[in-house]
Amino acid sequence: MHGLGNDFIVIDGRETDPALDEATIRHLCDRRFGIGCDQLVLLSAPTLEGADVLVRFFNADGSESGACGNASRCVASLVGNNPVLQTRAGLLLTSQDGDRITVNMGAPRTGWQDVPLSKDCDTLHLPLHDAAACSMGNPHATVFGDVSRAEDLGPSLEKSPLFPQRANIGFADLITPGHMRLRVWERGAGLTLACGSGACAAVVNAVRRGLADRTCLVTMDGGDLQITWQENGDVLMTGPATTVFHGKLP
Ligand SMILES: N[C@H](CCC[C@H](N)C(=O)O)C(=O)O
Repeated sequence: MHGLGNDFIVIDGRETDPALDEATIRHLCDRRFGIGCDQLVLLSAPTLEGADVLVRFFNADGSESGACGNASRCVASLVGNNPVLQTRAGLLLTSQDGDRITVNMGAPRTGWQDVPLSKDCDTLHLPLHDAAACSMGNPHATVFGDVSRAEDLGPSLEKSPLFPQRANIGFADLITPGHMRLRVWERGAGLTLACGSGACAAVVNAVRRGLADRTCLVTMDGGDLQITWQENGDVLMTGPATTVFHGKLP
């Protein structure tokens, strides 16, 4: 499946509960020796009251993430009936209107220990390209200005010592307060065509900086997401989800 070209292997393990070690995940995600994807998504039976499915997200390098916005829309579409997703970031409510899926990604966390950072910093102005940082259940930093810098700055910033768990690095340019251009160098996956949690984090950081409206269209290389940071604190993300093919692992 994919969300605006951010692509996934989604394994429905609700009946079989396959044991996938890091090496297997890396192999499956490999675009030459495996199937190929940005992230692998594993579905299991839920363990929390009110949840319909437990969802875990793994980057192509095998690292696990607490959130993945584009994959969350894909899982909602695959499972159907507006499922509640149990993730490491919490219970995510979903809804579908035709081919548009909305995921409530929950509230951002903006404290330096929440991102997390390795030292006490103003998360609105990091001592690193003046980036702003927050967590959407996974760490994000947003650098405002030239989006073409993603390829050359992304790799070093992802692994900066300021981010003890590494970070996803968004490069954002506000076309208008209601329309953002964004490119994301993702932790554990590199430059992707779209990043859902990254779009949420970039809008939150831009609103905090007084640069964006609370409802903002985010245009990424793979397409557009509609993001709303609600007054109640939750961030809603709306966009498409596409199934490419169904397969069976040997
Ligand atoms: N690379 C991210 C996980 C995938 C996020 C992205 N694909 C999305 O749609 O949110 C991380 O390690 O936190």
